[in-house]
Amino acid sequence: MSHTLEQLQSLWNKGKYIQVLKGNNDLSKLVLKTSTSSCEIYIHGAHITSFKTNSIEHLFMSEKSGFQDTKAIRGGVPLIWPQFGNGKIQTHGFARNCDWEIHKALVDEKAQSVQIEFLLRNNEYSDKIWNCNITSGKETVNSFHTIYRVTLHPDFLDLEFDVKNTSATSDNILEFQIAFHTYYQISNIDNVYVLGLEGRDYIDKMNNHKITKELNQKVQISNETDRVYLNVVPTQSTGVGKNYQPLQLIDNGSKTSITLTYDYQSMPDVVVWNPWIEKSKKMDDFADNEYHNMICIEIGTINTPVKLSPNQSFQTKHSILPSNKSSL
Ligand SMILES: O=P(O)(O)OC[C@H]1O[C@H](O)[C@H](O)[C@@H](O)[C@@H]1O
Repeated sequence: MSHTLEQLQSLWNKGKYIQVLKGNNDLSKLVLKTSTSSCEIYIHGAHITSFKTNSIEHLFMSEKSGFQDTKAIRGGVPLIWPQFGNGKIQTHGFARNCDWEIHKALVDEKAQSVQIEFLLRNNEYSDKIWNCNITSGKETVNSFHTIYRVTLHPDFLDLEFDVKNTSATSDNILEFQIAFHTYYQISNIDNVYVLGLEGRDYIDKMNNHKITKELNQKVQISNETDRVYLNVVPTQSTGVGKNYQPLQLIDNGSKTSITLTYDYQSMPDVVVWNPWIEKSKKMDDFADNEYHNMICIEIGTINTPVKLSPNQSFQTKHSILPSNKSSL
């Protein structure tokens, strides 16, 4: 059941911490605030469109994003589920195109954190497009219960995603991929590099899906890039102290860095994407020059899909930490 803006406000507004507002194109959005950070999330796609700490925006949003309720929003954190890329259903699945239900809202004044929980169950729409072949050869609908939990802390953001196979048919296996398709705001693509990928194999979508080994300690982008790095478990780096090298985005222009932590047992893959010149021109919801100011670093389970038997659950977590704090 969808609610009016007024109904959502009376259900979920929580003083200075949580406000439901009318967003672009009249779509409803939640604004979360702590003393030093803020975050905006559209109910359409449970799509995060802004994450700021100390008034600095960390997410890129395209000025051409249409904010249509039939299409994914361009920028921020699209939630990719249950399919990554092309396949049996629409590109990148349907989670980013559905209106999610707000399930819970929590303000923890002691921890100074604000949390919103979204819920998506199988519905008329998903039943129509996403089915599973069971052993009898018949097709049956995929039944699921997913929770997407976004927690804003004063200096970082936690994203948690839980899925349960709620089918009553014993051989109905729920098979899916998942990714947090985050667009980071950067000073200029020439100023940034990614750490933590050295030595990893990646599927190079720009070169016939060839498996290639990453030889660079600093991964820089200077042409169209579309790669799925595999099994990105943090490794010990060489040098004094031998620290584990986390996945990090370094921006030498703005003199900022963002550390990305994640549960690599449930989400071992990392996508690095920048459309560069030609692809940008082909995207109608992305301006020609915007590739200079964004990079997508997407944490997910892509290469080996998750398979859940009825009643089984999957849980995963990803944190975005401007500067070098880790919550995992
Ligand atoms: O245009 P979208 O459906 O949002 O996809 C945008 C991009 O997402 C990912 O990063 C894929 O690896 C790319 O191949 C794709 O072009």
